[in-house]
Amino acid sequence: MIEVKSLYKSFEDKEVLKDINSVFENGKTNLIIGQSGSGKTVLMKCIVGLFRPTSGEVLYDGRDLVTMNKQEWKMLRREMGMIFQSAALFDSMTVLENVMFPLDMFSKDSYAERVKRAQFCLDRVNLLEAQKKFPDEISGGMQKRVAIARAIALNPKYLFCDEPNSGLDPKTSLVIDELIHDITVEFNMTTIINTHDMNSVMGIGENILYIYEGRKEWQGNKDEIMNSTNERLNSFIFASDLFRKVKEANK
Ligand SMILES: Nc1ncnc2c1ncn2[C@@H]1O[C@H](COP(=O)(O)OP(=O)(O)OP(=O)(O)O)[C@@H](O)[C@H]1O
Repeated sequence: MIEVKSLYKSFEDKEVLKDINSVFENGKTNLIIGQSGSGKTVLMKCIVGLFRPTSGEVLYDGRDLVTMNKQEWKMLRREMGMIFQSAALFDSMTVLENVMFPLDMFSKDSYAERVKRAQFCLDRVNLLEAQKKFPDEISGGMQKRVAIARAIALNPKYLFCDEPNSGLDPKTSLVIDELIHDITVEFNMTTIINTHDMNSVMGIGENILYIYEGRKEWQGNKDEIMNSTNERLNSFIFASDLFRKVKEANK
């Protein structure tokens, strides 16, 4: 579980995050949504330690990231997996080598054990047959699956995904969403996803944090969104005709 308490973040005199309080539960897909510029990325960066909050706490199962010493931070870092907007694979490495990369960096296991672990992760995302290919020989959706396999290679407790569906068609996005959801449940990870994708919200939104102008405006799950009376949330979610019709149909 990750808990954010009274989190503020300013850049010089610009206050971007204002008193964010939120709990991101383990075994669940936790989504951060909001308009462009609302502060989602800054919040995610504060949570993963790329930005230091101006004030507040970021608790990883009770351990405050903000006040950790270097050794504690190094240990925590190994419990975190990340999936970036672009799959961010190394072009000159095969699929297998990409997944092995974090293991080569951080694991003390033998080479044979590292290969076995990487192959297990590739198998989990149904890509074992592509292990010898290079990233430019596989589709964007497959590259995302390799990125997921790499992110789970070190068996993380916490998984962070920044716009995991960016650049993917709706059908492939569904596959990626389901995969992230399923591995979250299977490995009981605390997964936080920064997304613009309303299909993801309606599909895997088990715990959704809606940020409006740097403040927490609403938190709930995908079913509660359907019945929410929060006007800002509704105008954001139901900006599209399709989702408005879905809501009407559910009344
Ligand atoms: N390093 C920085 N220095 C100064 N201001 C920043 C910095 N990073 C972000 N900001 C500002 O913080 C605000 C929130 O930005 P952020 O990137 O978090 O928005 P977002 O909700 O992720 O938007 P998008 O959906 O477009 O990615 C913006 O006004 C942005 O200009």
